Amino acid sequence: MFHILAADPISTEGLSVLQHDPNVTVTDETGLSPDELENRIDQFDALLVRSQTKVTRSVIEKASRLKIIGRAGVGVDNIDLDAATEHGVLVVNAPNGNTNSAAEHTMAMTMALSRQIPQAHLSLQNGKWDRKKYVGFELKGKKLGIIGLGRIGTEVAYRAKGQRMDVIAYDPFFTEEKADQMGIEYGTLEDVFQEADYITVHTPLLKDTHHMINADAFSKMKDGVHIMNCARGGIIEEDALYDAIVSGKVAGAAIDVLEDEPFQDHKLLQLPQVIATPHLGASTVEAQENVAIDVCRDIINHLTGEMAQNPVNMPSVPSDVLSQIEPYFHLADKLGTFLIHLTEDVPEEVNVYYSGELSDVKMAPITRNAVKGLLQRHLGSHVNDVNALYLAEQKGITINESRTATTKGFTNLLTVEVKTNSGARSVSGTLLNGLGPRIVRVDQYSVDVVPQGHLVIIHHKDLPGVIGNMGSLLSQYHVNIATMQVDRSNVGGDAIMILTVDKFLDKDEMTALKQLEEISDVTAVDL
Ligand SMILES: NC(=O)C1=CN([C@@H]2O[C@H](COP(=O)(O)OP(=O)(O)OC[C@H]3O[C@@H](n4cnc5c(N)ncnc54)[C@H](O)[C@@H]3O)[C@@H](O)[C@H]2O)C=CC1
Ligand SMILES: O=C(O)CCC(=O)C(=O)O
Repeated sequence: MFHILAADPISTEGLSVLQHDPNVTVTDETGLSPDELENRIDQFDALLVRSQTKVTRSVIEKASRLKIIGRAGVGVDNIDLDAATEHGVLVVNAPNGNTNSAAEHTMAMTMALSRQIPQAHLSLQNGKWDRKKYVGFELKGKKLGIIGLGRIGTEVAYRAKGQRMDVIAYDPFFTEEKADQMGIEYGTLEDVFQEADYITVHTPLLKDTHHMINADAFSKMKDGVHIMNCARGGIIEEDALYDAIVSGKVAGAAIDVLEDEPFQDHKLLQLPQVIATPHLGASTVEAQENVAIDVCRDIINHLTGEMAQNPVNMPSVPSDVLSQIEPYFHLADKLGTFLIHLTEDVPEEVNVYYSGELSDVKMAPITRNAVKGLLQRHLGSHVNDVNALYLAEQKGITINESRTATTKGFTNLLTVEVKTNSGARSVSGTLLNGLGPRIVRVDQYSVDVVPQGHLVIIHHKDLPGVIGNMGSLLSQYHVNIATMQVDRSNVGGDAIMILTVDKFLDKDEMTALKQLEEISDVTAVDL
């Protein structure tokens, strides 16, 4: 008998999938405190949550019999995935079931914001009949800027067109060709900031998206812009939004999510220009039924030894193949992650080349790990080696793999190349016997870098003093350099420097480095 704890409110249709299974018992108990959850979790084989319950490392460490965590929804940022993976606990989510509801909520919030419906309603409730104060704006003819054109962003785009809005969107995987197909405008992030009358965010919360809407971003926007966030708290810097509203730069904001939830007495809620809902994007009967059914089916699948449909953190490779190629998974993942940080252009094609000993192995699982590393930067931790190729196809990226005879002196060599409309970038790695993984080539440059920790990739001119200038600048910021690799195309020509440093470089440090005359490009990546 398997025991399942539903720790957040889950639709009864979903729970009945579990309740009808004679092999499981369900405890439906919402609102447990973190301590209560930690104290009780060792009684359960499966844990079912939405976004409210925080499944922390210490919960997982106490969950001695836990086999699966089901997230009835998309975002898994409330679950410590590393801890779950380390403890062999599968995490599954339901990525498709709430897309329409979140898109509809975004449109509802946009309209309510534009016409000040909540404020007018409150005023009526307070006995006032104030028709002058609540003059709004039409959406027709206004430009909606969408940041993040995935499942929900795309649905918002179609709905906004239905409101006769013009739509401009930015997404790292969005191209002019796709924009033409959708009948919307393609833009850079700057274009969206500068041109939109309304801006809505639909990205996951990632290193790249954390505080992407900040004081600098607001300064580039039109006066009187409206802002909507029905995605994740933390994408918008809340103090900066507050200041931008108070200064009149932002006319109003519609908020479904904030950094710390639940939020009840946040200073943004004191502003009359702000309307808010308590993370209700997915709160419809339909969405909750969809996500609950999907995730409960996956829980039963996993507990009864079947394949889960939406795994977030588990590899799926037969064990005989696994022992031969598993060491390359890590290398491939790191190469993909490294490579995607070398370009800001839209990846169109990814080529994975296998040489030496690798020309005999089963390539597909290694390729999937390379593509996973590549996609995770923008799609987040729900990309795994099971869904990586499917997600790449959805984003219009062609994946090719080939075996080559040349090993360039290495017994095994794995090369990942990404092609964009501005050219090709590549990175090669090898597993050195007894020493582990190494990055040995970046584009045309030979290097020897352990793919681990905080790396800084600097493209510069091969001139005297560059290394010294860079070193003294970093020392001013108290950044310690652990390792350094340098190579050049020719004497006095283009060169590359790869540093391992003891901390991730922040924005100011990156900007200062970029300002050094001989340096053309700086990229920081955590591996
Ligand atoms: N308020 C709510 O109740 C709900 C919130 N969500 C949240 O909405 C967000 C979007 O969900 P989906 O559309 O299902 O995800 P998705 O994975 O289909 O789309 C996310 C898109 O963001 C793009 N992106 C990543 N980094 C970016 C960047 N730096 N700039 C611009 N775009 C970037 C990705 O390329 C991707 O296309 C997630 O954060 C999810 O957790 C989802 C459902 C309900
Ligand atoms: O479970 C919920 O209501 C929140 C949904 C959500 O934020 C998500 O699916 O990412």
